[in-house]
Amino acid sequence: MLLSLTSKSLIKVNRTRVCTISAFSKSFFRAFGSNMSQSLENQIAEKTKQLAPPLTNDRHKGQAGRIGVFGGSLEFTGAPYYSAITSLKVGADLVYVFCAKEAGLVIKSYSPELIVLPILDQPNAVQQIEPWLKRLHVVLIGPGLGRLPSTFAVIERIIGVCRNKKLPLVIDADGLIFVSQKPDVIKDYPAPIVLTPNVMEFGRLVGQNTGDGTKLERSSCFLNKLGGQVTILCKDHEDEIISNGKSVKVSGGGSGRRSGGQGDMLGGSLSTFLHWALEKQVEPNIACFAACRLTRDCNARAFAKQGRSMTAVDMIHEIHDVFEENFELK
Ligand SMILES: NC(=O)C1=CN([C@@H]2O[C@H](COP(=O)(O)OP(=O)(O)OC[C@H]3O[C@@H](n4cnc5c(N)ncnc54)[C@H](O)[C@@H]3O)[C@@H](O)[C@H]2O)[C@@H](O)CC1
Ligand SMILES: Nc1ncnc2c1ncn2[C@@H]1O[C@H](COP(=O)(O)OP(=O)(O)OP(=O)(O)O)[C@@H](O)[C@H]1O
Repeated sequence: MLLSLTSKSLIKVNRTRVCTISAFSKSFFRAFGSNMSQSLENQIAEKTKQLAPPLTNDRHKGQAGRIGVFGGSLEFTGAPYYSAITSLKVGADLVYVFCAKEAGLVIKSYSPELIVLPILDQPNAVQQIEPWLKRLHVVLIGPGLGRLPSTFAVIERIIGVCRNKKLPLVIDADGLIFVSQKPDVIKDYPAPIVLTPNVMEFGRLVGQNTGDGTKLERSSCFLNKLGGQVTILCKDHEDEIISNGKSVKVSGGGSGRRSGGQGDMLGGSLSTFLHWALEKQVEPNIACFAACRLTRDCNARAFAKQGRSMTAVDMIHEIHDVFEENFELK
């Protein structure tokens, strides 16, 4: 059974189609131990509203989030940009992009707001990056990273340093390819990790021969072997958030348009929401839910204006309004 969040959550996607912005499965409510007699929708919406820190003058730069994005290669400069700018526009104070040398100037030219360190493929990359890691609250690995063995070797060592520092991780795109090849790299990781596969990446991650069961069933063996605090956020026509043997579905919003970069936005927003959640000892699932909601609603709003010509940049322009609608305490 699916429930819509609020009457306010109905938006017009185009002249003929109206869709609910927020809908939740019963399993979601069970996962969060909700009392069925209460207004369940409001309870969950309130949890995501509690994530954002207050906008007061006594907070210093950096407190709202210092996020590291590991990605950006000769081929892919857009993906790390989409992630990083989304992380910043959702509300992180500082975002650092660690990329290959060829990608550095290109990403810098997209945005003066991002701190871009083109050192990922340089000699002594890990030694150069290590001092930066201690500033970070959350590390996002993968958007536009590429799949070179030399890059994966650096990422393996970076994850080792993050492990020692107990840094929360979000792993997406090419980062998931690496984890699929070497899952032990995140085994018994001492801090929360969120993996954000699309349909293809999910199959690679949990194994193509894990059957026709639900995503929850298909991922259980993989998650049991990993141990630690791993959440899988499966991106699809309905997103599904899997952790602790439970599953949460997020639907509504979205559109018929699947232009590249939407998943990168999700990874970037999740990194900021995850920092806020962990700071307040809120479960990572709530951060995942917020990131799905934000991405899907940005998609719906941008599509309503741009239709077929909508791209990720149009979605980025919608972040403020979607944030106001869903995540600000009124
Ligand atoms: N402007 C950019 O720089 C962009 C770079 N990107 C980067 O490009 C690299 C490769 O990413 P890809 O996503 O192409 O990864 P893959 O090379 O693994 O390709 C995924 C494939 O799965 C297919 N697929 C996705 N969802 C599906 C579904 N529901 N059913 C059936 N097939 C489905 C896609 O059509 C695609 O062919 C990553 O590093 C990524 O971050 C992308 O994020 C897009 C934007
Ligand atoms: N069929 C669909 N209908 C509506 N929304 C969808 C659909 N498929 C994916 N989404 C949403 O689009 C967002 C990105 O998912 P997608 O599968 O495009 O990720 P991706 O392939 O990693 O993206 P990227 O192009 O950034 O690499 C997610 O928030 C997801 O919920």
